[in-house]
Amino acid sequence: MALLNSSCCSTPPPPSSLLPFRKFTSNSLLLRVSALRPLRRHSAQNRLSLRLKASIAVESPAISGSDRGGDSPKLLLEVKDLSAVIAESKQPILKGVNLTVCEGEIHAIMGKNGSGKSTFAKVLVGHPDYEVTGGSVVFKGENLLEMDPEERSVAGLFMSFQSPVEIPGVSNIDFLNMAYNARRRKLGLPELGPIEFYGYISPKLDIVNMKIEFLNRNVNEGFSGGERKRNEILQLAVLGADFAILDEIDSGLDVDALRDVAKAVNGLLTPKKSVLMITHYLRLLEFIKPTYIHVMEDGSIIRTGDISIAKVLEKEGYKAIAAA
Ligand SMILES: Nc1ncnc2c1ncn2[C@@H]1O[C@H](COP(=O)(O)OP(=O)(O)OP(=O)(O)O)[C@@H](O)[C@H]1O
Repeated sequence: MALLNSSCCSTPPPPSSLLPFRKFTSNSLLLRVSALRPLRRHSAQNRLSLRLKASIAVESPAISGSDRGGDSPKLLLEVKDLSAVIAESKQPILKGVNLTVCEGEIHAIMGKNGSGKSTFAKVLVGHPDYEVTGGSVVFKGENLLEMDPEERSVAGLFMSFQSPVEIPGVSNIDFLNMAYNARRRKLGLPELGPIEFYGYISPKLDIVNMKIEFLNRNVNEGFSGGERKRNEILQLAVLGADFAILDEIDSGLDVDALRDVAKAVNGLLTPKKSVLMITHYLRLLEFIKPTYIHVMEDGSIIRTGDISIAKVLEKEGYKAIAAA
């Protein structure tokens, strides 16, 4: 098995200034329902007439950014010695996580239940349930820990949650239109009205193989597990992201749905975009081929290597990869 250290870029990382950590007092996730304004509805027929065709690139890039671009890969995210506690109880969960991600790389984190994988992902997006107690996170040369969750999102970070929430009374299309416009406002771009947005979102439905009817349904309300996962990837396709964190997008998916979701993720990848997947299963990694696999145990990354790690885990379990 090839074991590597978790540093992957040849370019030296920029110095990270360890500024005071900020406690997030509100969950100002980009998709703030309270900010919703009523958007005009359009008939399914109108929507269909606006529908554009998209070509879906499905190739899975199993190679690093450096292999694709020719130039040396650019550092995207650098996590050093990150520790975090549960905000309420002060229970330590992350205990010195180190991870370096370059543009175009696909990283996967595996690990036993309760080892801290989702917590790590949520700390990266600024979830208010956790308090960072040490270490640093630099994203595109900026101190990520100084940004509020919305700023992180605008900076290009996206997280698909393990259990996507329902938002009763808010249709998917209104929700996505609002979220997309919030992003555009932050970027100083004009907002898209419902018709323009419909033209923008329609081809993306093809990417995730979702029926148009899902746009008019309330966000995740009554969605099956697989439909929720597809909807998460639709959000990613709409909002775009330089760094997407996908927390167990494979859970609860049947084989065809897994293939669809993986195809959609692969279709969204470019040599500059990076992904961090959290998964328990080799099957996802056979569809979305990772550059690196990391194993997390008790709040830190104890091993980094290639796909062979996942194969060993599948065959022999975590005892084969226990911390030395
Ligand atoms: N908000 C919270 N309140 C209480 N305990 C929490 C909270 N968040 C995380 N934990 C605890 O922290 C530990 C790590 O949880 P986390 O969800 O990060 O694990 P995981 O590696 O993603 O697990 P799984 O593979 O089961 O999804 C668990 O023991 C969990 O119960």
